[in-house]
Amino acid sequence: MSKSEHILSHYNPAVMEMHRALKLAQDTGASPDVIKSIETALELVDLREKYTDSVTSGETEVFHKILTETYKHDWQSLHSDGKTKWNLRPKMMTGNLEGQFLKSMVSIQNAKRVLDIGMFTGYSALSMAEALPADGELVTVDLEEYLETFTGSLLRESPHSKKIQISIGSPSDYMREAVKAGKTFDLIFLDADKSYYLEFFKIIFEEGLLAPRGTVLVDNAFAHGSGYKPSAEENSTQRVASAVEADQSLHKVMVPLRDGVLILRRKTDVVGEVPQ
Ligand SMILES: C[S@@+](CC[C@H](N)C(=O)[O-])C[C@H]1O[C@@H](n2cnc3c(N)ncnc32)[C@H](O)[C@@H]1O
Repeated sequence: MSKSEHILSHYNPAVMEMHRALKLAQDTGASPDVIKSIETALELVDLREKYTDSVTSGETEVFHKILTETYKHDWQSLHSDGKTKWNLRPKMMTGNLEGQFLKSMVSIQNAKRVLDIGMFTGYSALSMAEALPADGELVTVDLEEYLETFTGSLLRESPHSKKIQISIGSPSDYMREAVKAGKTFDLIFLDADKSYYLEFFKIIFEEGLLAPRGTVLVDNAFAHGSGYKPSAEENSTQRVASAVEADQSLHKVMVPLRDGVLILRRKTDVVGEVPQ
């Protein structure tokens, strides 16, 4: 599987809406100019994605294996047979663009210790581990016991796996134990169940899990549109966004990459000093 086959546009509800508009225009006999204009808009989205993909560095060989093995695995049956709690799907993988972004962030941060919450088949974990120094450490946490062996054997294909530790269980428990042991992380990537994020933020920012000058990255910050689409009831994505918005101690950047990546840092680490 090539890097571009793990496509990204399905994450954008505006693109889905454009596809619907095209079908509607065709079915209702709209003017050829209208149809052409919608087709051009969709082509531009596609071209932008291909361009982004072609300019971005490609992944190392082991990621092709992670992509291929993840796509050919029968996750549906595993779930139906009760072997996984979550209905895991290949589209959950971060993929090359986001993987390279994460790798850059680890490198820019000069991180030595990274925490990856939501391992799945290890794409984000390995992307970040590849940027760590030889004495660096990445802990990846997931609640699915099934993944310990499956992902463990995929990751061991890379020499960088020597820096990776897999922890199966509750991320909050892992985080609290780490705080108790005086362990901190320079970079924390959250890519799991959002209903726990407010609890994670408390441990990360208030209980001291995040190292001084550390960075938190929150994946799926758009939640396929449910973060910004008006809705009668506040969902977990909006609850996380409201809490983040209200927190004046944080510097925040919403990066519209794939399904949205929110960068959180302590404001005191970001705001520069005025020369005397
Ligand atoms: C979106 S996938 C992570 C994708 C991964 N970062 C990658 O790059 O392939 C979410 C993962 O989080 C795990 N998960 C969901 N809820 C969780 C929770 N409450 N605690 C720990 N892991 C959880 C799922 O088992 C799944 O593997």
